[in-house]
Amino acid sequence: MENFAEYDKQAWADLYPTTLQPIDPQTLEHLKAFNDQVAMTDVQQVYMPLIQLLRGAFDAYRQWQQRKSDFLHQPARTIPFIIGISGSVAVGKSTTARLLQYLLTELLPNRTTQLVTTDGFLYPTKTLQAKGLLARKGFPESYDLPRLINFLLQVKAGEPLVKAPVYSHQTYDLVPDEFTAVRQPDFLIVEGINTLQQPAAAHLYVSDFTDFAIYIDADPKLIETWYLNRFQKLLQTAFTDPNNYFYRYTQDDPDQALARARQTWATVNLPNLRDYILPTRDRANLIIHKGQQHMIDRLYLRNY
Ligand SMILES: Nc1ncnc2c1ncn2[C@@H]1O[C@H](COP(=O)(O)OP(=O)(O)O)[C@@H](O)[C@H]1O
Ligand SMILES: CC(C)(COP(=O)(O)O)[C@@H](O)C(=O)NCCC(=O)O
Repeated sequence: MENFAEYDKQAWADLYPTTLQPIDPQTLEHLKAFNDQVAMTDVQQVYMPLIQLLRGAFDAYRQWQQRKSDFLHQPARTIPFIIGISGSVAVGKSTTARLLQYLLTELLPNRTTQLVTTDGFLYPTKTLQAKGLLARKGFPESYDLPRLINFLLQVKAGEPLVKAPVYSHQTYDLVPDEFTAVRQPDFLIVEGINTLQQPAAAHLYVSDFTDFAIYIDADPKLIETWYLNRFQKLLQTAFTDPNNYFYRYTQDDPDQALARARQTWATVNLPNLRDYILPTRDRANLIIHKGQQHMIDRLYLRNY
């Protein structure tokens, strides 16, 4: 990571010292993803400086949009500033995405922020089955990349309403006929494991549309424990619903169910991390590194 400046958490916090606490513990608890952890101190020490940095990037972006419109003798348009959030399955991308959405909305009351996740652009289970890709879920070929690129093209074209498909972890499939309506927000957060990938067959990548990219990083061994831990908690909660895709696991012996989760990690999510997600890390503008208990310990800001 020679192209990055490394900051431990305190050094990062010192870049933008603040006593402002823009979120209360209950709201933070509500925002965080199932089984994730985020400390109130991290909001102040990590996220407040990050918001400040994003504000700077956003202002520069808007200025550039204005200059370009002036040069082209065109009226100025409001084109969303896209923040990409990438990293392994179970690393905690969704918590960071939701917290950023909350903080941007709270701290920039004149700006709108929306969030979409790229799992909505996975092929539906029926198609994955037909293509023999069910065991490759999350790998580049399991996403309808042209659909995702087309979505981003429309957003960046300044379309007033663009629809993003929605994925359900409950059914483990796309939700038919359900969409998130993206209405020209000032900030659009796009969260998903593939936001920094550059598949060989594509001529446009998700990263061509992102104005600031964040990668959440941690030791794969730790992420595995978070994945298994979350699975064990889900066994006691969401999976007990007979309509849940994983309901059958609750009917197994718990050790057997855990062994299956270990196998999914070893054969699907870990190879995906190693071969397709981790190699994209150095394309991020900012890497947020986590240690034990999901605690952020270091940040890496790309130099150029
Ligand atoms: N099988 C599942 N059932 C219910 N919720 C899930 C399941 N798997 C993941 N989630 C939730 O979906 C979200 C995305 O998870 P994931 O894609 O692993 O990314 P991350 O952990 O990096 O946010 C998280 O909020 C997670 O808690
Ligand atoms: C849907 C996912 C690919 C994650 O997508 P993401 O939103 O993180 O881009 C992942 O949660 C998943 O289903 N992985 C397949 C293996 C498993 O069941 O864990």
